[in-house]
Amino acid sequence: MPKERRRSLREAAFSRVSPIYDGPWRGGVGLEGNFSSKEICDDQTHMAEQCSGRAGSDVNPSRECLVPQVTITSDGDSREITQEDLEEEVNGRLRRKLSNSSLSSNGSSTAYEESEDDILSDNETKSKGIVTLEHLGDSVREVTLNNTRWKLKTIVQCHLLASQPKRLAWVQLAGHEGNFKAADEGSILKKFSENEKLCFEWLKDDALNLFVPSYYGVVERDGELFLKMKDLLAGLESPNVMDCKMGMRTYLEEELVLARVKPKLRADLYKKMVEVDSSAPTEKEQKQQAITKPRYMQWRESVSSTNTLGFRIEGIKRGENCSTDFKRTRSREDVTKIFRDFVGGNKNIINSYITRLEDIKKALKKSEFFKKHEVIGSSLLFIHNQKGRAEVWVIDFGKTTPLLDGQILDHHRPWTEGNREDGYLWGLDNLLQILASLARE
Ligand SMILES: O=P(O)(O)O[C@H]1[C@H](O)[C@@H](OP(=O)(O)O)[C@H](OP(=O)(O)O)[C@@H](OP(=O)(O)O)[C@H]1O
Ligand SMILES: Nc1ncnc2c1ncn2[C@@H]1O[C@H](COP(=O)(O)OP(=O)(O)O)[C@@H](O)[C@H]1O
Repeated sequence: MPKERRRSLREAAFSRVSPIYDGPWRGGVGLEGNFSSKEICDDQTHMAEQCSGRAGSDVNPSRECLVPQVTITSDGDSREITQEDLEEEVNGRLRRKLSNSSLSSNGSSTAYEESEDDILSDNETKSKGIVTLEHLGDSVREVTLNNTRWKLKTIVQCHLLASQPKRLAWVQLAGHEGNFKAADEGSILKKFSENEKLCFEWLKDDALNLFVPSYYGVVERDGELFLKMKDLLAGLESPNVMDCKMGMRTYLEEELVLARVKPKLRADLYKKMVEVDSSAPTEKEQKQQAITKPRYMQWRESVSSTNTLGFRIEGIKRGENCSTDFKRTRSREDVTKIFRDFVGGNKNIINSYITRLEDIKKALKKSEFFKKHEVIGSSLLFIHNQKGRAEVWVIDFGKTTPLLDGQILDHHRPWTEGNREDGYLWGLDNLLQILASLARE
């Protein structure tokens, strides 16, 4: 959604004459482990207050411990886009819009440069959201809630429906706000990125394909392009979900180069840094009140388990509760504890996850795609339900970039600038060891 439109919707949502929120707030249940139920209750009360105070009187402020269920509606018909259409669009006026990712089609950073000011000025688009997709209904309203403790800025869209909407248990645990829309049942739309599209196309004939959400092509909705893919949560009642971002590095080498050649100071990233640790910025950074993106990304890697284990936990949904408060989860012990809580100590689920990860590892070792790509910012999405169904999927290829002709990675060696190693397999081995230790308990 264009920034201007998002802002005006937010303004409308916060104005007293704005539409009334009567969206799908739900009662929360207790949390274990890294989740603090008190914190979440406080947050939700705060959010409920915000909502009731600003968005109208239909909110039920008496319900405590409410979980904000962010709803994205299937708000229009989408049409399939052919390659021809796409070339026309890419070369035409939509080109700028297609640069949703910081990558251009060949994996270079031209789009980043083009959109630099845009990126720098809009930290709102980069915050994470927790999203429930709903189908049905055509009346869509938006309310913005700012949950200060979770550091989430979330756009809430809610229906005004006479009947109970059919709820799909969909949650966005990480990534960019507003990146997903509901599609036909069983599928979702993710904002178009040429880079990710090329990855999906390559993956179609690759050994890894079995572990990647099925890809259904490019579609257009309301003048915007999307990648249509399988909704991995479709048909699952109240699934538990965890997003683990893989690799020992989370930014592209070219971002580092760019920051050296043309350093861009970002106040939004400085703000995100001090929200986690006010003592993290150097004196100089404090004066500037801004940092570069690689500085932020490297700091994020060092305070989380990215540097120590080659992966980090980005977000978890357990029951009806979600948390993305794992930025400082760093040690093997802490990560193990969070996994233990996530599976509720269920050995069958742990063993299913181990089997699935071992299958993924075998597929990665066979995969031509994996050999020939630097895999940055990709996640493993863990999903299990009460019936013991447990799956892991490889998602997010927005920053996965092809290597130069003939170059291959082993994904295990340490990274030194220029070798483009990402540490994906090192992270996967650590993940497997952690799950194995839980299986032995
Ligand atoms: O997770 P937090 O601490 O919020 O930091 C985010 C993530 O690292 C994003 O990576 P990912 O998409 O892999 O989650 C990244 O997006 P990019 O994909 O654009 O690198 C954001 O960069 P900016 O979008 O530049 O702010 C950065 O601010
Ligand atoms: N195919 C899918 N099915 C279900 N959930 C998904 C799917 N793809 C992504 N998600 C959810 O959206 C979140 C962000 O996805 P991701 O592709 O990483 O977005 P971004 O490119 O904005 O970082 C994931 O953590 C997960 O919760």
